[in-house]
Amino acid sequence: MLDTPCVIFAGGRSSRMGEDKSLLPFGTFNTLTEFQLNRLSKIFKNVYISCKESTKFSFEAEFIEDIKTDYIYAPTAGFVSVFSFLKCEKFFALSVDSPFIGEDEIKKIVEADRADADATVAETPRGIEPMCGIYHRSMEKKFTAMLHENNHKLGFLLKTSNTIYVEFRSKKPFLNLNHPHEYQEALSLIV
Ligand SMILES: Nc1nc2c(ncn2[C@@H]2O[C@H](COP(=O)(O)OP(=O)(O)OP(=O)(O)O)[C@@H](O)[C@H]2O)c(=O)[nH]1
Ligand SMILES: [Mg+2]
Repeated sequence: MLDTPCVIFAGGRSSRMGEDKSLLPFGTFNTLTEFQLNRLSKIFKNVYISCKESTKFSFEAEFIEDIKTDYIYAPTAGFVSVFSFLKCEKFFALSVDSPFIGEDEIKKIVEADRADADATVAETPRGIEPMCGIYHRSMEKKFTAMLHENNHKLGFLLKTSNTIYVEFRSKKPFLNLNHPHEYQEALSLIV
């Protein structure tokens, strides 16, 4: 089991999906979030869920709600709250809509990480995957500044930080459920 806490980001607007993707049924679970929580709890000792309002979920878990000051929909809001809530030096960020990122990918990233890095994230033939990787506390101030400037470009943040990119040859495990057809594809892959 990994000591680094894992945070599932599940507070987005799901505008492309057309309905809250974190609440979509998945596998044998009532929601994609519970599917993720269940499998990630077998890899990480501690798993948290980053969201706007925990009341949207009808199950028990460790929720970290976004700060209420600006109602901005972007993971940046979640990152700022997570850094303030968790007192740890680093955490593993994963988006709720990537159900196929498994233990092999996670371990490869954890092993590549170094104490002097600001972040260690996955990179696939599609590009960098900012919502799959480790963020260190050295990033906290930058996230706070981004939130205040209403700038949510994680790619730019990573490019201008001491980031380790962990290369993956296949983009398959990184399938993101942004559109309804991707949700249908994912459903067909888990049966
Ligand atoms: N905590 C938190 N998470 C967020 C927020 N906005 C996006 N996320 C999460 O960040 C991850 C990547 O975001 P997207 O895949 O673009 O999801 P989304 O923003 O809900 O979807 P779109 O509206 O279609 O862009 C997803 O897991 C989202 O749940 C937010 O304001 N707060
Ligand atoms: Mg989005």
